[in-house]
Amino acid sequence: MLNLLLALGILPALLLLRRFYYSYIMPNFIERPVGGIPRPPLVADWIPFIGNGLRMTQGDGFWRDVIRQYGPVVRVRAMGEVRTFVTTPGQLISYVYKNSRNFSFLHFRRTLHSTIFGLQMSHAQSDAMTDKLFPQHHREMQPGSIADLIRKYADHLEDGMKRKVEQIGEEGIVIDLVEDMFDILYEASAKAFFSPSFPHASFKPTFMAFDEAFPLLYLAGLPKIARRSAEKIREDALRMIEEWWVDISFEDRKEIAPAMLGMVEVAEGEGWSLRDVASFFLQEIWALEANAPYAGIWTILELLRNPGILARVRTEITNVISTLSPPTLSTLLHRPQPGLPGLLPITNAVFQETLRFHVDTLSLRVVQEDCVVPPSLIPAGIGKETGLRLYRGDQVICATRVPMVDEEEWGPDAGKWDPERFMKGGAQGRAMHPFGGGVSMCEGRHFASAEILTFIAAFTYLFDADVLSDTIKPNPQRIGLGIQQPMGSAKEGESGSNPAIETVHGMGVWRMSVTQ
Ligand code: HEM
Repeated sequence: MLNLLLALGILPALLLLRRFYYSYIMPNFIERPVGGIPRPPLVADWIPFIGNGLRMTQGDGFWRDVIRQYGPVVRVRAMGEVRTFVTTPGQLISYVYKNSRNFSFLHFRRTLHSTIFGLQMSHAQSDAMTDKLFPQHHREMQPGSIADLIRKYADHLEDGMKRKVEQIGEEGIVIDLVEDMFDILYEASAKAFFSPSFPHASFKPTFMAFDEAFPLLYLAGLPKIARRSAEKIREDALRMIEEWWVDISFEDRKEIAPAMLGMVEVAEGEGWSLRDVASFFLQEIWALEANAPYAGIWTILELLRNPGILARVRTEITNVISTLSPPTLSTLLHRPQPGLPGLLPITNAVFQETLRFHVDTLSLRVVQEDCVVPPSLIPAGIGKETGLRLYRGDQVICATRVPMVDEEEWGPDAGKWDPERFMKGGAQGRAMHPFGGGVSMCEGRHFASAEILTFIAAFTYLFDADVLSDTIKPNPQRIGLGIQQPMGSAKEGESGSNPAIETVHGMGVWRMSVTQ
């Protein structure tokens, strides 16, 4: 008993001491400012190893508190690592993106291929990656190179939508919107990138499991035992890809997206293993399916929650189609990507607002030489007068969501989805980095824009949906990986006397009907 009481007393005392050490002794004495220029302040924490890892899952509120207390550049301990976070204003993030020589992404780009997707580490570190593989992928995803990919995607999207129209019939059906829409986007994009021979349907559960395991694989510092289950899921995914790839026909191989095929050819030219080839497929599938489908789904969800805006989008789509030759949805879906935003300004405003409101990205960089973040970029808090010192080897993270929901930047309604701001030109010059920036800027952004704009057009033109139950919100556990993922809770008793809801066990339930 005495031992228990001692333990109960000693533990809080140790935690208090720890907090005092990190919040006061370390920053003030051990890390005394060199030349009067301090390091970014360390955000206090209580829990060993985890640090602020749990508080960070509180979302936007965490960053608001931290900025108010410490300023816009801080060091945060989370899951065993201390990293420097750059938040508001947007110019601070641009400063990091623009100085790619001193804030390097290459270290992460190489190692993530290995720690997350399973490429052999020595290959990830080889010159073939920087000299051949990265540049060719970049080239093949540029607007001038993806017209054929978009055409294939539009064909498959049309097929998927047609099948949905038939399934809904004249009666209408009750569906889980997130699940149904994900399937359409996932299938159309996977077939466009990997040819219809890719076993997209049987791969989907493994993909979903891999995507869920992604944050564990990302945390390379975790003990091996904590990563084991995630590595097992990756193993399953790689094996399935290998089984498909060894038997692919010559014709189907020719149908693979050039950006993807280029990576395979580099691996084959270097004599790398089948496992390495599969790791590139896994990386591409994840890049393709972990973000864009959810951007499409959020946009539709927000439109259904805002019927006035949905009506404007529908009118725009119908009017534009009537000017095309032939005046069909198909013609619109096959329009070249660069022209789409200009052709569909309201639909594009809706998409941009979804990007602003639903993207949560953390861009990673490593400092190459000691440097000082200039005081002119630090509007408040520690470092406002002096600037802040960063050391070679420091890991810097651009928290791009923070300025995108900042009230000083976007006004008091920054926490609300409202595409009007993009229609009135109110977004001009405001901080927006939904696709990251600088050297790590999303290479799939041109394809993703076409994919999502055409999906919104097809959905709003073809379908109507009445909300029966909507508990969907962003999953707070998933931070920093791009588009927020939707989650919901089928609350006890929510179905009430509505038997339609009981038949569908999704996050949100809609009665869908066909408009055309
Ligand atoms: C709305 C959909 C999408 C969003 C919001 C998005 C967002 C992002 C972001 C924020 C990054 C940079 C991460 C960082 O700075 O560390 C990124 C990188 C990347 N994205 Fe996307 N992405 C989307 C769709 C796609 C699609 C459809 C592809 C197609 C394959 C793709 C391929 C890539 C690739 C290859 C990179 C890595 C670039 C590099 O390592 O330099 N993305 N994406």
